[in-house]
Amino acid sequence: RPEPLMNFLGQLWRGQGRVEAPLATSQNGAAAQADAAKKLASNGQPTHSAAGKADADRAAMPPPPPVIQRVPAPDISTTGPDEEEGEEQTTPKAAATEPASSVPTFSLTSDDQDEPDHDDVPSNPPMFPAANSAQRARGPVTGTGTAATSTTMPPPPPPPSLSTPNAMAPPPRPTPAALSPNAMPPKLSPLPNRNLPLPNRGPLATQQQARGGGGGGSSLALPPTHTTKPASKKVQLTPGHSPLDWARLSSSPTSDLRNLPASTPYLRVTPSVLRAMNGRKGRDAWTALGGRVYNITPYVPFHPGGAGELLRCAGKDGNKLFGEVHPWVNYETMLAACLVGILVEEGDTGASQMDEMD
Ligand code: HEM
Repeated sequence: RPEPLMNFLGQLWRGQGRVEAPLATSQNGAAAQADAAKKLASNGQPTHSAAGKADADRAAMPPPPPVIQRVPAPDISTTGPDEEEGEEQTTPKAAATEPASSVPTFSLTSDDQDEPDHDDVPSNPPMFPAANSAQRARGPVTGTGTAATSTTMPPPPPPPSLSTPNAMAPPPRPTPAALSPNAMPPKLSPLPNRNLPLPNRGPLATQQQARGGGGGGSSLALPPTHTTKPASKKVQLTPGHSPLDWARLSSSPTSDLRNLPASTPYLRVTPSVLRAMNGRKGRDAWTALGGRVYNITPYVPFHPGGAGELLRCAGKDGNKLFGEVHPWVNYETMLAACLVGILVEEGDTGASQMDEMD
């Protein structure tokens, strides 16, 4: 029905509706607006039109609250004073993407006077928190106001340094003893059965007294052992006089180690004759070992203990000295080619033979 609508529009156009209809934001009360709406409805205008319904809803709403004039917060952002000036900002906003006008410059020089102010700290959020916190920890190196930072910024998170367990550092390695299956076992007790309880042997002094007194008793302790090996008295043999050289020489059939006329039988050597063969005055050195007399003169340069030690037994019975030093040495085999004869009692016929030798 276009006619009533045209009338309504015509009223609006002529300004009549401004007064009567609640289209404008008049200062009338809600009751006047409601009356105007009723009047429009009585004129046959559709009450459910968009404009009319919006006006009715607006009229039913309470007046809007007054606009609160907010006081701008102190600007702690990094934006310069020329940026977004005049805009209302209620929350401090850090503009990391905007190049700050006062970017702090870090210098290692001690005379750096570029002390970053309060606004510089949040303007450069640390891209690398670890490095930044490390710089803050160093403090005087960069000349930054660390004190101001600590008062305005929350404490920095712990840097992912190597000391933290969550860092990239490898986990602590177990001890080699726990890893190695071939690890040496703990030193065991020298006792035969270490599971047995140790007997109560009393104080150490008492043990020593009992052991030294010969009474001994029932001590399970091991007997004292001579673990200290005496120093070797071997000498440096001259070339060609090794034990192997001696073995080769003594086993040779062409060697005459007795230093006696060829085909001389074994002699009967009396102690007096043995004493005469002491290796002095151009004589050979004889010694008696096990009742046999050996000419040890050819063996002197081959003796590992040296010539001096060997010649200590020259012209006499050498059993005592030999047995004190190396009773394990098989002299019978070593000196077989040096055998002169047998040691006999004094007054035996062998004396005459010695006289003949002289
Ligand atoms: C008479 C016959 C002797 C023979 C055949 C003989 C032979 C030997 C041999 C084979 C060794 C080497 C032993 C080894 O390597 O274990 C040796 C070492 C030695 N001998 Fe004789 N020896 C004789 C007499 C003597 C005598 C009478 C003395 C001393 C009084 C003596 C003093 C030594 C000494 C000090 C060593 C070095 C031991 C060492 O430090 O290892 N030897 N002798």
